[in-house]
Amino acid sequence: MTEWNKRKQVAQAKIDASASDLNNISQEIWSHPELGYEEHHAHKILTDYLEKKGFEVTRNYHLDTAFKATYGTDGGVHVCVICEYDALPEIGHACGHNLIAECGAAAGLGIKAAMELDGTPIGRVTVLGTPAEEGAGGKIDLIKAGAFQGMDVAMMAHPYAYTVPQPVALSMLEMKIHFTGLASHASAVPWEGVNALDAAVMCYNSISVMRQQLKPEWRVHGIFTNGGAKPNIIPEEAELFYYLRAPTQEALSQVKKKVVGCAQGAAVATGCECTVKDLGGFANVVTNPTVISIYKREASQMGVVFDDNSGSGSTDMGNVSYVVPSIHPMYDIGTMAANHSRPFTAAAGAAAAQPPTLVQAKSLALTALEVMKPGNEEVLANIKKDFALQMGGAKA
Ligand SMILES: NCCCC[C@H](NC(=O)CCCN)C(=O)O
Repeated sequence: MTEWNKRKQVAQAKIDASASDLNNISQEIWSHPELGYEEHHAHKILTDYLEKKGFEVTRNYHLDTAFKATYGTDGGVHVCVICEYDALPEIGHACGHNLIAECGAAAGLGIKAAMELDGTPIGRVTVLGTPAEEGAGGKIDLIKAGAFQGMDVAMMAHPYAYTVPQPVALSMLEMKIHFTGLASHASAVPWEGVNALDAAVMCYNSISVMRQQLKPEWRVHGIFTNGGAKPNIIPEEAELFYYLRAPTQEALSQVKKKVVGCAQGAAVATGCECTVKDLGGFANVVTNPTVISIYKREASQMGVVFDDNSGSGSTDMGNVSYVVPSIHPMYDIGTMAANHSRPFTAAAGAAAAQPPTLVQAKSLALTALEVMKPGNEEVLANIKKDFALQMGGAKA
């Protein structure tokens, strides 16, 4: 057996030997769901654990509930494995971020064990704890703070109903559409009022009709966040909150133009004022072809079979993929339930999710070790070449 294959075995064995600890971490996070930027419990148990396992830990890293746990030396390849751990309001860990946290910590442990095999670490592994993927996107804050500087590759794996190495993750924009009308008594003198709720309903309906003309991969979905105060007051304020999505930033700006048109049309029709507030969003994920081909080979060798299905949500990992060569595979946790549903919450906490999560952690760890392997410098050069080519044609 080559020395490097021995290291790969050590990584896998370390993950297997830590299975019980890792399951406890996942269960602890799952049973204490915390919203984005408030993940204090998850932050504590992950940082305490990684510190105990010999990582140099920085708690509250640029954000209250972010962390950096790092091991190794500078000058070699620097691999980042990412943890997420925020939950959704009301439905808990319905996106399985407890498993993303487990998978990131597990991959980090495996990589570290392999690196320290003969006492001389080669390169660096960082487990990065990133808050609020379901919120404003903690990775975006961390990018702005320079947390990804000097990293060569970033990776994570996301629970799902299928196993997809390179899922579509769309560019996304959050938008608030606010209508202002004029209040009046809705029974005594309704003709004196200007109805902001009617404008919002017309806008909502126009967007729904417009959907027929959207490309299949484009998405527009929203809710009413204000529909007036009382039935006998003509609503003077109404508000819609929308997410707009498309595979690229260019396509997203076309979607935005159409939605703004619907809002302006509703304003004209009702005599309301309309303001459209762009709240920012996430970039699409740009998967690095060299890294994903290594990942696919390593995962296949462990018996992973890939599905044809592709998700089309969005993630702040997209923003990371514009600053560091990245992968964001998704994997089957033994359910057909949709993410963001109550059955998916149950699946993310079930024992059946454990084996596939550990297989993903091993696949990430072995992928990282292939990139770090002395003599494999051409691999890193190819990763960088891909990245430069991809970024030449893309804008975050
Ligand atoms: N600020 C809201 C962000 C919503 C992100 C959310 N992410 C996911 O569901 C994860 C899917 C991974 N691709 C979404 O609505 O897409």
